[in-house]
Amino acid sequence: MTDTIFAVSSGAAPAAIGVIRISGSVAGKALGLLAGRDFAPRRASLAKLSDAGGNILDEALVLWFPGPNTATGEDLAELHCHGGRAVLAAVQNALAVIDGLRAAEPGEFTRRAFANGRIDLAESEGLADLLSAETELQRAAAMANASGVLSGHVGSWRTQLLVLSAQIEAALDFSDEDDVSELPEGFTWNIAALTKELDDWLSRPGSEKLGEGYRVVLAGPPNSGKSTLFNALVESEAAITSPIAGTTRDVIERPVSISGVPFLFVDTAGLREDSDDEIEGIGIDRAKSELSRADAVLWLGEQNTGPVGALEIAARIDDDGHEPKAAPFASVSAVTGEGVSGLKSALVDLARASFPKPGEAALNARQRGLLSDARDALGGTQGQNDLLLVGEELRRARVAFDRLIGRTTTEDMLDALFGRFCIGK
Ligand SMILES: Nc1nc2c(c(=O)[nH]1)N(C=O)[C@@H](CNc1ccc(C(=O)N[C@@H](CCC(=O)O)C(=O)O)cc1)CN2
Ligand SMILES: Nc1nc2c(ncn2[C@@H]2O[C@H](COP(=O)(O)OP(=O)(O)OP(=O)(O)O)[C@@H](O)[C@H]2O)c(=O)[nH]1
Repeated sequence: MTDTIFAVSSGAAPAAIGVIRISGSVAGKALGLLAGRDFAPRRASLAKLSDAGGNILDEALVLWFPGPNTATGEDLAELHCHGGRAVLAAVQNALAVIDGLRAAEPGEFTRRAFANGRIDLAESEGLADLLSAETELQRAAAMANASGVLSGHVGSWRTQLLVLSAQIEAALDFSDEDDVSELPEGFTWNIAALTKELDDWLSRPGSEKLGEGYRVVLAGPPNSGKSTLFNALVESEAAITSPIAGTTRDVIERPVSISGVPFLFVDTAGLREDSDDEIEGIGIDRAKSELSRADAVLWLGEQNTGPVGALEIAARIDDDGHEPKAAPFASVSAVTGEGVSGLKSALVDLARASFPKPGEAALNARQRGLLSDARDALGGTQGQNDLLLVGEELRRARVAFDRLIGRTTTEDMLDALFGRFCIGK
């Protein structure tokens, strides 16, 4: 029998309310011991909670969810306590001494939901992303996966594959004597349609990019106003600005969300060839390597002197002696704020194209790897006349789909995934 687990599932104490969840076969008994009575299923009830010595620990709102139709698939109790540190400690201590109960590991509730078939692996990954989502775009993509959008597609691809495999099996049964093996009617067409669908998914922006943010590097010669614009974009005095050329030495990064889109802005040392300052020289090398990692470079230097593809920014437009550029991507004064919000919305438009569309399921690296395995296996059936080998490739594709949704898993992989969750999830 598996242990019954408990943990605080709400945020860090002290808080207004602290929710302790108890999942497993002893959850009902534990609830009875603390509250001294039974509870109607799926109803909120107010109850005094006491320890074994009869000391009242808290007055809490109690929920009782008998399994298996629960979030974890097991009997589940929730104690909505007052969220004080000592209250939650006292109730957890009272639970810890009950036979068969122990504190939960990180992600263990969700892992049980997975083990009990309440959610599959792609949905679990979506949940992990949902909990770490900080911007609206991240939330929407994670929610799509958590609610089974990707899983639904994989399920349908898998079913199509099983049908095709069955056709191959049947063809093999008929083609025994004369060694003539012919592909079933429509087979090639069906494989091509499925392949196209997988290619379409593989060409979409991946979900990691959502986590990292769209990387915008500010670059240009010293004193061009990079750090001042950087501070305006990230809305904090993150970088030191000064009239002294060569102020910024190191690379400074700040993540921010603009209109729900995740960005990582990067300020760099001013680029110049004649610096005899060793530290500034290192900063310049770092700035150059940032240029190659950027999703977009904002170039504050003279027109047409920046890296290929850089977005020309006319900066310091309030400042005399600063030449306007012809057809810049944006004209800004970070000091007066003119043009900054226009620049932000232009960047938002640019960045959106690199991200999954709002609410569209996106693939992470693991999922993309498996989908591309499946795609390669389908490709392996093309031009193949040996039905045994065709059947083998189809089996390979099915294994990839099975791994994607977690029909086959490894312990290491599950440890890594559920270890990402916090305690109580
Ligand atoms: N208080 C509380 N809030 C929470 C959770 C929780 O466990 N407790 N959740 C924790 O993740 C999330 C909600 N997820 C849940 C998922 C399934 C079920 C559940 O009981 N499912 C049953 C019955 C469904 C129904 O009544 O329609 C089922 O699927 O069979 C409950 C919560 C977010 N909010
Ligand atoms: N009037 C005006 N001054 C600006 C503007 N932006 C920057 N400055 C001034 O220009 C000087 C240089 O600005 P920084 O932002 O430090 O320039 P930088 O490109 O980061 O310089 P380095 O760190 O040397 O590479 C500072 O004195 C700023 O106050 C602007 O939009 N208008």
